[in-house]
Amino acid sequence: MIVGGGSAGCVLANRLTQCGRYSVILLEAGSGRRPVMTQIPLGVGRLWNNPQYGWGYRSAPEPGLRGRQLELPRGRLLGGSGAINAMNFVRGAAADFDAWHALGLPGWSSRDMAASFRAVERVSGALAGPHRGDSGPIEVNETTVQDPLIDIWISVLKAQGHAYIPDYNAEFSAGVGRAQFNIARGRRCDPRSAYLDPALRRRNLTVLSGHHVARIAVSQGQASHVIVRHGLATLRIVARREIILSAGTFGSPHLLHLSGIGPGTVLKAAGIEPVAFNDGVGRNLWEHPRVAIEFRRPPSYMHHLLRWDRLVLRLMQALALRSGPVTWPLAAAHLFLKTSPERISPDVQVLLRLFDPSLQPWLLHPPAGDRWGMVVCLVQPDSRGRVQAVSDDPMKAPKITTGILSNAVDVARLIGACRELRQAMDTPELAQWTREEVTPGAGLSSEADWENFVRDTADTIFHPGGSCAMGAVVDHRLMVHGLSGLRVADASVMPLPVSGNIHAAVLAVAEKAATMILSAAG
Ligand SMILES: Cc1cc2nc3c(=O)[nH]c(=O)nc-3n(C[C@H](O)[C@H](O)[C@H](O)COP(=O)(O)OP(=O)(O)OC[C@H]3O[C@@H](n4cnc5c(N)ncnc54)[C@H](O)[C@@H]3O)c2cc1C
Repeated sequence: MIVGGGSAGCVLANRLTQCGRYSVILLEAGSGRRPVMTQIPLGVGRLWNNPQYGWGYRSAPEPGLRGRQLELPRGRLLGGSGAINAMNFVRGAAADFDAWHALGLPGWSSRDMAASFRAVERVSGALAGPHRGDSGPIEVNETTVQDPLIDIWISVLKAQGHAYIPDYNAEFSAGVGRAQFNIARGRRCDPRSAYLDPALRRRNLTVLSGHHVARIAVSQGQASHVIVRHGLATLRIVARREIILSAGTFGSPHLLHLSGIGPGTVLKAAGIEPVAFNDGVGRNLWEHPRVAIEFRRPPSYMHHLLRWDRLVLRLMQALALRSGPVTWPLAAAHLFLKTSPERISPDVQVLLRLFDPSLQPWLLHPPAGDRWGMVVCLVQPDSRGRVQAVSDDPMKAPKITTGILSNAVDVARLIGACRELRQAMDTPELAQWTREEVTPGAGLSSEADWENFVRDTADTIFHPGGSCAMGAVVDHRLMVHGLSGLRVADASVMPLPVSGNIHAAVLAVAEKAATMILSAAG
């Protein structure tokens, strides 16, 4: 039984039913529909805070952000967050997985993970090579966006000594490269379409959407069945062999708490009867903070595209011919930086954004201006947050504190990276693109100004992980400590951050989980 039909859940549902020897039931709280906006790359802008497709989480007041609260989008539909994300495909650094292995987790080194990444991906042409997968379900391609600024930005960085990385997913290191996306022939190539849909015909796979798992029942140390809300009905569904929890970084620890598995203090405060004490559940939440350095620019392709008549035409082109700017991703290039030379691998990722993300469709009155920006993300943060059930009511959202920038060292590293980038952009080649700095704003210079800017404007880049960490909550086979028949497999098990957009790593973790489960089953 798989709980949660998101990114990891879709991978597991496919792989565990492939050989035909095992039956799988997949339970998903959200909808089973596949709205057109989830299929067309430009649709992402309409998905993130849309209550139809999301959980609508909001953080608790954040201590590192002077009490500001953040929107925390999470997909609530088959395909999960992988159906609403921005499709950047970045594996991360070899050092990330070697650090997992060094925690005493056999089987999770970069060498071990390489096979799982290859199993996920399908690349061809210039990206093909011995390090990349050529026959996995997820097709990965380089950005198709056309804008003169992309080449100028890359060449300025190269001239300043940053290495050019032709494929950061084959060899990850500090440097700049063109961004890669899981977009195939103009459509989002996500876990739903690539893994789940092809498996739906199998008679050994049952998928129930609209089924919200309220609790996992454990008797004598064995997870046996789940209690499910489906409309007004409450159901009891028994797992014959094991339950795999893939409800995501917020959903999985919440469900463990609701099932009486977690720290005694949290369970007691929420009025939940304890079943198994496990102090790690909900702790160690990590997330990538980001801020943006932005400059005014002449209208970009997006400004042009968003005039309603053009948008309708281009949408028809995308639907009929799977081409044109509606099928382009939102980012164009990535720069990976180290904030100190001693670091083994980059701890900052910079995404080149070519347009103002707040632009809206228009008809007679074009938006006043446009801007380009560098989205600066700290991808190896030291700050940690937590997820806590606050009630025994499964429909009540957990308390989520991302903890971003609660560690002063993270603030200093983010400021350092922003300062370096701002200086790097002060060059004649970019003069006409950087005449007017919008954020943080030309007047800003002192350390205190920078700290105000970072703490007042930082947000997350929607990459939470670590809340059911391997080692603390589950073992290296992803089995929950002290219990039988209960595993967790999703972003929550990643004990330490991944140095980039984490979706590729989530898919690889799920591939690895499936391989382990099948080999243990014999
Ligand atoms: C807006 C956004 C943009 C992003 N952009 C990128 C990007 O460009 N590149 C990248 O690499 N990563 C990106 N990410 C992150 C990436 O998508 C996620 O890390 C990844 O999808 C997480 O996978 P998961 O399987 O852990 O969880 P999810 O995919 O969130 O799946 C969890 C599933 O469990 C279901 N569920 C939860 N609780 C229950 C319950 N009680 N009962 C039944 N079902 C339940 C949920 O509805 C959901 O379908 C983005 C994420 C978001 C939200």
